[in-house]
Amino acid sequence: MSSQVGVTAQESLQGASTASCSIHTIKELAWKRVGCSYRPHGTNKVVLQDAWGTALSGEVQALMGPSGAGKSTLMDILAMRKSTGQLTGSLLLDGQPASHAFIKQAAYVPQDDNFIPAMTTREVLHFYADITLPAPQRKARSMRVNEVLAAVGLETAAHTLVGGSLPGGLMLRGLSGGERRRLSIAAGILAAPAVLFLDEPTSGLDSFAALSVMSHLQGMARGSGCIVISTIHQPRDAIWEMFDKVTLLAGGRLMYHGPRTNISAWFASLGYPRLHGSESDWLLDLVATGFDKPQQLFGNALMAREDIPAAADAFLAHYLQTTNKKQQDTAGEAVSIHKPPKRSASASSLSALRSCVGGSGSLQAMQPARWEYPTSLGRQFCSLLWREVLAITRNPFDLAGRILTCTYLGLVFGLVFYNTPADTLPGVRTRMSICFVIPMVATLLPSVSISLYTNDKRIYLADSSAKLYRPWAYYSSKVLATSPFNVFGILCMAWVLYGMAGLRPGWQPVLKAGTVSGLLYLIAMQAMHLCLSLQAMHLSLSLQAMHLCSVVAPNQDLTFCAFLIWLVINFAMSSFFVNFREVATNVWLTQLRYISALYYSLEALTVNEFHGSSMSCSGGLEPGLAGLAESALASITPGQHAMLQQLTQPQESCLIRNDALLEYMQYGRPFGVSVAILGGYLAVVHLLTYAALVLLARHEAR
Ligand SMILES: Nc1ncnc2c1ncn2[C@@H]1O[C@H](COP(=O)(O)OP(=O)(O)OP(=O)(O)O)[C@@H](O)[C@H]1O
Repeated sequence: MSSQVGVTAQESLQGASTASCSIHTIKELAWKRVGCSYRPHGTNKVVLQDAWGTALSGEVQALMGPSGAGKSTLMDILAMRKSTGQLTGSLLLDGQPASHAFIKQAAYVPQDDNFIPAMTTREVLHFYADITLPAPQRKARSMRVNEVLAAVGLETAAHTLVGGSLPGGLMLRGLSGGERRRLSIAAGILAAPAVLFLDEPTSGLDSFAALSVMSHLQGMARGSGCIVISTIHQPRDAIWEMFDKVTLLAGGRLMYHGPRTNISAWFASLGYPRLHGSESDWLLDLVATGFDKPQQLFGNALMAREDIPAAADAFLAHYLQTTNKKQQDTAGEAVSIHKPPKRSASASSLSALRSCVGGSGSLQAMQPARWEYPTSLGRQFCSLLWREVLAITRNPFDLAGRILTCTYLGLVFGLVFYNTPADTLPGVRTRMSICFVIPMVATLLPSVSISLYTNDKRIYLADSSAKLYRPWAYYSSKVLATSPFNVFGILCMAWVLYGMAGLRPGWQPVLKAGTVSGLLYLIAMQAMHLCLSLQAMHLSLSLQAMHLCSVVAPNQDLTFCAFLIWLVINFAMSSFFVNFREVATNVWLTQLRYISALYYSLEALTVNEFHGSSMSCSGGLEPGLAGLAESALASITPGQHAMLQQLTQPQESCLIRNDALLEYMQYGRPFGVSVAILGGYLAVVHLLTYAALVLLARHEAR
């Protein structure tokens, strides 16, 4: 969620009269000459131009316009969340240039919520309260949660699950659409914002639920003096009448800003008299261009995009005249800004916002300040850890499914390799195969759960755009919460197979095999997360350039492509298929084995199984194998024949040193060293994933 919080503990937790909205009300929020343009491929694309307006304490305002009109752009600028594009204009709070402190007085409720379906309404609000309210006592934060629950009429649904699609696709029943929207609003007002921005608060709701949400918002604005600015599409009449003022945009131009009750009269004065039907529908029909508008249906309306500037210029002249403002009054306040430096998501956003609001109004090169989070890293970490653990443990199908899948794989392979003999040559070969199967499964398994993690990415991006917590708090809590469950699953597979196949007995080898399997699984899991982040950043564009992915849908498939590249290197360089000593050519290619986690794991497991042991060879070569060797050798010499005889009928004391096998395979690395390398590998993949996560948040800047 996206509440921006900056009130103190005392402020946020005062009496019930402050339940719904701001304690520090802003009497007037004004914006002047606000504009935004982009420079795609060297061109200049103006998406918002010369937007003016004011909002008074307690007002509810509608921001309307056809698709692409610039509504989200304007709202992002007003909410100080815009960090891309060239921004111009100024923002005033009670007549003073807004400082970056405003970002903490405003809340932004996005169209799509990102709640964990398995959490209850109260738990969701508690999470946001813990993470955003500076109040040190949990009891005080609980009181605030109760106030907000009452304010949005969700007291009776406090213990209802949010519901929705669980990671993995299962649907969980929970809050209704209207209740869910009210929960979004509740999370937005927890910190008592002075201004509440909402993106389509009624979208997807039936007309009754939409009315109920809007009447709550109106009640809050009137009761506490906070300003509510909301984008809206096709409001029903009862909702339309709740708006005090309307801002109408078309093609990035301001067509109207002022009292709702004057809007028809204004357009009539331009020669566009109101048609029958709902006023809001007519307004949208009036300014929407780009399609055929028969006169009998649309009356006198703006027909083409070229008609927009004249109507917008007429309104601007009228607005400046009636509000007694002159363009030149603001000449000093207009601030052209450059694309903010991308130091961090929060810093870049602040930079844009501060340049937009422009201090004294002169063109200044302002340094982005560090975003100050309202709560400590420790609190954020604990709250996120709690949310992660709830999300995992309340999705039993995912948890049980993962454990059952792992156990099933262990059982199937265990049956195939059941009771492998330890003292025959074929037995050695089979046990080497098992040493490959365990890490093979650990490497492949994460790919079946890619879809489970795409949801995580969405939640993280939404939270990070609201600057709710430090990326490090998210990352470390996520790793700590998920790792034990991941390791448990893979241990089920590895130990079931280990036991059924009858690999080297003793608690130490068993523990060592578990350590290698767990580490490798965590590495593979992390590699998959890394691919997911890289794909999200479109770093896999090189694949698209090669048209490799032109036949597959983007997103998950691209992640799989990237993960597959890593998998192929792991398998090809695992040393199971190729003995590197035997590869005379392409020696440089074999160096890739050093980035194969499977290579280190296979070596560690093989060493664990065979190092320091020996086996009896008194049984000799199987007769079939000896016969094959004899017939395969075209011209066998008497000496060779004698040797074969010895191999098929050796002495009773014949003993094979298993270390000779390890030497042949070039497995000379001690077990501890391999584990240390795997640990280092895991640390590197974690670092890369974390870096990708931070970059991803920047990449998704608004
Ligand atoms: N990064 C960008 N580069 C180029 N153009 C952009 C960029 N971001 C947005 N735009 C363009 O800006 C215009 C306004 O977009 P905006 O999202 O503000 O419209 P909107 O009125 O909110 O539309 P909708 O109702 O469909 O969400 C659109 O034409 C959009 O394509």
